Amino acid sequence: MSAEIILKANHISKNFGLTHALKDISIQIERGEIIGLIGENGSGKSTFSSIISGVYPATSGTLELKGQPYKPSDTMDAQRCGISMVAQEMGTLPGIGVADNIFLGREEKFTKYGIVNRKEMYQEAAKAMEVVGVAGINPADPISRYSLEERKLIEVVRALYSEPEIFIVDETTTALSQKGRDIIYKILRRLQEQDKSVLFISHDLEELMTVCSKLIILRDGVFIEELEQKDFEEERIKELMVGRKLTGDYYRSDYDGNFGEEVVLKAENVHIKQVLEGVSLELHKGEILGIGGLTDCGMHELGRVLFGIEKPVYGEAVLGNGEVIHSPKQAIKNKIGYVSKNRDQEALILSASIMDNMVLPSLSKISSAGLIFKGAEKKFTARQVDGLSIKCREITQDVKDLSGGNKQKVVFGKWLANESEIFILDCPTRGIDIGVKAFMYQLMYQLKKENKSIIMISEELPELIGMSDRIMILRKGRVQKIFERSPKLSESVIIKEMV
Ligand SMILES: Nc1ncnc2c1ncn2[C@@H]1O[C@H](COP(=O)(O)OP(=O)(O)OP(=O)(O)O)[C@@H](O)[C@H]1O
Repeated sequence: MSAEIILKANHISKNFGLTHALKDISIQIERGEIIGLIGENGSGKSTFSSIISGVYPATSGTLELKGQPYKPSDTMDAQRCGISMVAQEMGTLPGIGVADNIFLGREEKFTKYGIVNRKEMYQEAAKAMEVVGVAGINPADPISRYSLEERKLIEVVRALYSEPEIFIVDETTTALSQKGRDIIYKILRRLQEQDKSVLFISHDLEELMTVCSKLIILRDGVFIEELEQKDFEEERIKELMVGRKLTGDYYRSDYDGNFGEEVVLKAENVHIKQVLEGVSLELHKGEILGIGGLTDCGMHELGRVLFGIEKPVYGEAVLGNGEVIHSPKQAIKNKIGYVSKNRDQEALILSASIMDNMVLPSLSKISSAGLIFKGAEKKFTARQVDGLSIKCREITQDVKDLSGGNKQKVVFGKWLANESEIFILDCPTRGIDIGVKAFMYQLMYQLKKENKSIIMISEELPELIGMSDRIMILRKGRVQKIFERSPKLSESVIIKEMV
């Protein structure tokens, strides 16, 4: 006997103006299932999960929850009905505390005569975090005190607080370290044991194949296939996703690890309180230098120091010409591009268009005597949009309306367009589908061959091994080891140095 169908989506379509994000999607979710939703960037995964979690309604089609018509008016309504989501984009509110974020919209629970009982709220928040397995966060702290990863976990706590019957995790694990991912996997297993259901969105095929009991593949807003666990097969899934056989190497195939002698960027004895303790590095012309470690090893902060966003208490980042980097403006002037892990807050102006975002670092190139020519701007942007296959309606469209992976391409595009010589890439393939990932790797290799230099900070060991000339492993804020490129380099050898 098959399990009870908890949610049924019937012929769901969604249009955003002229964009047909979903076309006639019919899907059902049974109790106790962990369904992986997979598809290329812009295939409609977030749109579908947003509709069932009450972010916006479908243009047409109907939903049924436990056999009853279901039409959530907003996310709170969906939560009351038993569906909650951890969205792909950053969902905590800055400027308020951890507990306030967890109980956003539910403050009345702690309010009597108009006064919020904060003590009770903090106690309840601590309990909620403990249940989920999140440690080391003080509910009374401002949310800004915590890292992207910790804020993501706070979102997870918030979503689980309503004890949902369907829990949706949209592209969350890529923002997390292995420790954070393990927390999520544990939660998913527990929900399944409790006969709850999960809709899990990720671009990590290995992760999906391990975690999910079923996979649903979308392409260009259309339902393509539903696969049971016994039919999971990597090549077939990839083919279904992109609609063609993927050929060619994923990573670069050379192992000579060649790069120039000239040092283009240095970190000298960089200290950041409680984060980095005297880190030095040298990046050479034509080198891809991978930096890895556990998420709190200091690698993300090191990237920020090298781009001039964060000032070390001691030590400095220095260009090949001896100039000390003290601001992003100066870094950009010296042809450094930076892809932040925290895409939506640090790398993009969400309420501006693709074109405005793209031309920002390159304004001097497309202006003359202080005048910016619209035609030049358009041509300039169109070239990048085309080259990177950015899925958009028009280049004047706001960046906030793009799918996650396409936003990432805009970030990449703006630094390519600026003809950067040095790229500091912090988790550059976060949220990017396999087709685009392969393209990004090719692009990085091409940049290397053009004698550009790249620092790739990553939590994904396969991409560090696959792409780097050297890999620097940080541990507890110090350089633990530097590995040379080699076909013999294995993940297990590197992990030993990380922990
Ligand atoms: N608010 C919006 N306004 C206009 N277009 C939108 C909006 N939200 C999504 N879209 C468009 O709908 C399509 C589907 O986007 P969606 O975010 O659902 O894709 P996705 O499969 O989740 O992609 P990714 O893997 O990159 O996150 C894209 O073309 C996107 O640009």
